[in-house]
Amino acid sequence: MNCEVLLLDNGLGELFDPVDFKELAFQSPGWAGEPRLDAVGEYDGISLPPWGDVLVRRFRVQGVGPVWVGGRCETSMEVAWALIRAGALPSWGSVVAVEQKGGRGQLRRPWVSVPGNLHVSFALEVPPAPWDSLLSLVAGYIFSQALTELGESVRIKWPNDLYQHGRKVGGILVEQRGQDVVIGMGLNLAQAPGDHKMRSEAAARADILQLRPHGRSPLGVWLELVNRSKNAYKEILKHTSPSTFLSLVSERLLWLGHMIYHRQGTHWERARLVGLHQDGGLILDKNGNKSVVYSGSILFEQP
Ligand SMILES: O=C(O)CCCC[C@@H]1SC[C@@H]2NC(=O)N[C@@H]21
Repeated sequence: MNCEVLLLDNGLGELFDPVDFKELAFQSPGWAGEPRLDAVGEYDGISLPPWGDVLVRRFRVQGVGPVWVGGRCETSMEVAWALIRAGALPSWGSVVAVEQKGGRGQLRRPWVSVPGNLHVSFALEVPPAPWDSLLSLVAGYIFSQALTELGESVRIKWPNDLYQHGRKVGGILVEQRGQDVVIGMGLNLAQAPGDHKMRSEAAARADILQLRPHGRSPLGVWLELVNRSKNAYKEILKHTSPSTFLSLVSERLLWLGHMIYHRQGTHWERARLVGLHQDGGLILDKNGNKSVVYSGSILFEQP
């Protein structure tokens, strides 16, 4: 499938800085491996209220688009929402930011966002019931599957953290406004926060994702993922029953059958992770009493 990559040459006002790819290749080893940066591309001006004439370099590549690529922003989530309002981000259209000053994670945590890691947000429409309430799980599943195809097995920590070899290598954030959804994903391709930082926030240990082959740029990785993930998404919604889908997720679910800690605010309790409820909640067993939780985080080590 052919798609358009739009490299921002003069930015989107205060929202999204332009990007000088030649300079970036020097600063960030991850971006230096991006072959598309050497191509001249086609210069074009797009009239996009409220930003006026937006100057871009266009490339046609294999993938799903359009993919807007810019330098620094507060968060790619807000860039995606603004492009949706401007009518410039259809379903599966995406925003790749080199760097985020205010990257946001789940539970209002910050998301450390440095050049070389992937920071992407893409648009979707709210899927029909019952998939609407399973969307967080669907997002985690399609990307864990696509990433596994590109490297070693990537598993899911409920609801959609991405883990490789027992460490967090990526996170997903789902935001909904009316009938529109923006899904953000961060992948540690070049750097991961150190243990001391992660332990104080979430007791999760982070690491850099291992991919085959190494050395692809964040944009290159996204173009590999978006095609696979869109196909998997369509397949699940059209041809898979919710119960089959939940069994597929369970096969990739971290710590299934193990004793874990469930933390809700400052309160935490120890329970066995038994499985997934039909509405996407997590079934926990505490001394023979089963309950379903829908929020909070789960930890393997004592908080
Ligand atoms: O806490 C988590 O695990 C979710 C992290 C989601 C981070 C991504 S990076 C791209 C997008 N922009 C953001 O500000 N957040 C998401």
